[in-house]
Amino acid sequence: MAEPLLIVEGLRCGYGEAVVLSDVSFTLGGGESLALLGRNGTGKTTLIDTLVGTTKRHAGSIRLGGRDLHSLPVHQRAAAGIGWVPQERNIFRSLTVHENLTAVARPGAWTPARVYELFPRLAERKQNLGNQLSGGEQQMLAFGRALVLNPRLLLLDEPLEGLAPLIVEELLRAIRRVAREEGLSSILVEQHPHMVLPVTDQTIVLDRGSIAFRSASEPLVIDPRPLDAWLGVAGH
Ligand SMILES: Nc1ncnc2c1ncn2[C@@H]1O[C@H](COP(=O)(O)OP(=O)(O)OP(=O)(O)O)[C@@H](O)[C@H]1O
Repeated sequence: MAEPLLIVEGLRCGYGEAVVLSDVSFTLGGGESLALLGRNGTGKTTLIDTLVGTTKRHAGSIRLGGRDLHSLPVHQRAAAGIGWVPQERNIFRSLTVHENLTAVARPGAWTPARVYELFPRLAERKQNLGNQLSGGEQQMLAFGRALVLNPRLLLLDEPLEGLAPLIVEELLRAIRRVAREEGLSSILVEQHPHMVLPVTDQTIVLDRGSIAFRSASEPLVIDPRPLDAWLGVAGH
């Protein structure tokens, strides 16, 4: 049987000497998407940042597409296929939308033209500067920038946070298309499970730096109660 696309084993990491995540292990198959849930401060961003390579790793391994990534610096992990949309939406604010996309594009299925098709709003604002965009448009652009890098694994850290309901719907449609229809393997960090369960295959919940719960996403769409203990009923 083929090896899963991503294999994370015994990961122990944090910032400086402070250990935030202890003994985190999971796998993700090619074309699968994962919802990474958990209350505030449980280590979701730390896990994403550890895959990207910006935290301190004390132990454990990260393997993507048969290649060990855990000892590589950030830029080599990106070249190996890690695409990242950080919480703070890293776009070039002084470049136009179009320049943002063309400056980083790498050969592959995702081109700036396909990003415009995914987000017609960005096509309309092609010549606007990054700093002239709304928060939602900036998130779309950050997402588009990660796509044109043509990653093997896309990491989205709370992409829906603080956005208006209509924009959230537009982004969820795009995430569904990219993750489910196009089969780009993705990890999606969220605090509200009802948003992301329907667009993911697997779910992991972090609590105090460990995986407290894991399940296929589909049964949780029908009955999210198993999540209550970790997220609280307010999460539904
Ligand atoms: N740069 C940092 N230096 C030291 N500690 C940090 C740093 N970033 C986060 N932490 C600590 O790591 C723990 C986990 O934080 P993390 O941001 O990973 O949680 P999270 O689940 O993503 O939370 P949120 O949903 O609020 O974004 C917290 O206790 C936090 O204080």
